[in-house]
Amino acid sequence: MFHDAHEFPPVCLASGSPRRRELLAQLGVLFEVHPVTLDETPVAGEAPLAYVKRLACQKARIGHAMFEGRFPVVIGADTAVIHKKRIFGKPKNQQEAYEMLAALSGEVHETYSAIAVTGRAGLQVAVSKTKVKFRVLRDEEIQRYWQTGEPQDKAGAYAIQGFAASFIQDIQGSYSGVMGLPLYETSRLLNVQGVPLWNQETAC
Ligand SMILES: Cc1cn([C@H]2C[C@H](O)[C@@H](COP(=O)(O)OP(=O)(O)OP(=O)(O)O)O2)c(=O)[nH]c1=O
Repeated sequence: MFHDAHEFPPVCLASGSPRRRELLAQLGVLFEVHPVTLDETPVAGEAPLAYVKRLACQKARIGHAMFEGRFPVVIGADTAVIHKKRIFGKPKNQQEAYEMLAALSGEVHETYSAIAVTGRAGLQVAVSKTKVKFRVLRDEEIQRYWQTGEPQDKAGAYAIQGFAASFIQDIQGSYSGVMGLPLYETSRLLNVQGVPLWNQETAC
């Protein structure tokens, strides 16, 4: 049994996302980053909720299998933008980013972020859903936004924490969830696994 942050081994964040790293540090968790890779193509007919849960669980399970023993707790996460039942992941190219942003322009969409944590309490998963309302985007604005480099590695081809903040008229839900790691759900699942939070040495 561990009693404080100094006795608890680091958590493994099985993610290559710099946003997830930044957000987890905000909780004051001692952690190491070990990205895992997997095919993120949705299964034919897969519902968005099932899709984000499946990927988050796979990332956590792969991390757990790779480092078993070294990390008692492993975190996996996945974020997708959902518009009219379609799943928007990270755009493969400029054309795909254009199509995503043109579809989101002037509309309300949802962002789903799943977090999965393995540990002594087994595999636990939670999903945060957020409604996001975009203002109307002009064509030339979408083209110019691509040139900023922001859309390339973001679900739905935008970053709420970046220039795309100016696209967002309204949000109902979790800002950290849209950015990639819902901190309310993350802290809850880490508590269940006995992970100490608010360690001031790891906080940004
Ligand atoms: C919608 C949105 C997504 N994103 C990011 C978060 C995620 O990094 C990314 C969604 O892709 P993911 O496949 O969820 O994550 P990833 O490939 O970046 O990292 P890993 O699988 O290794 O954990 O989009 C933002 O940074 N801001 C936003 O506003």
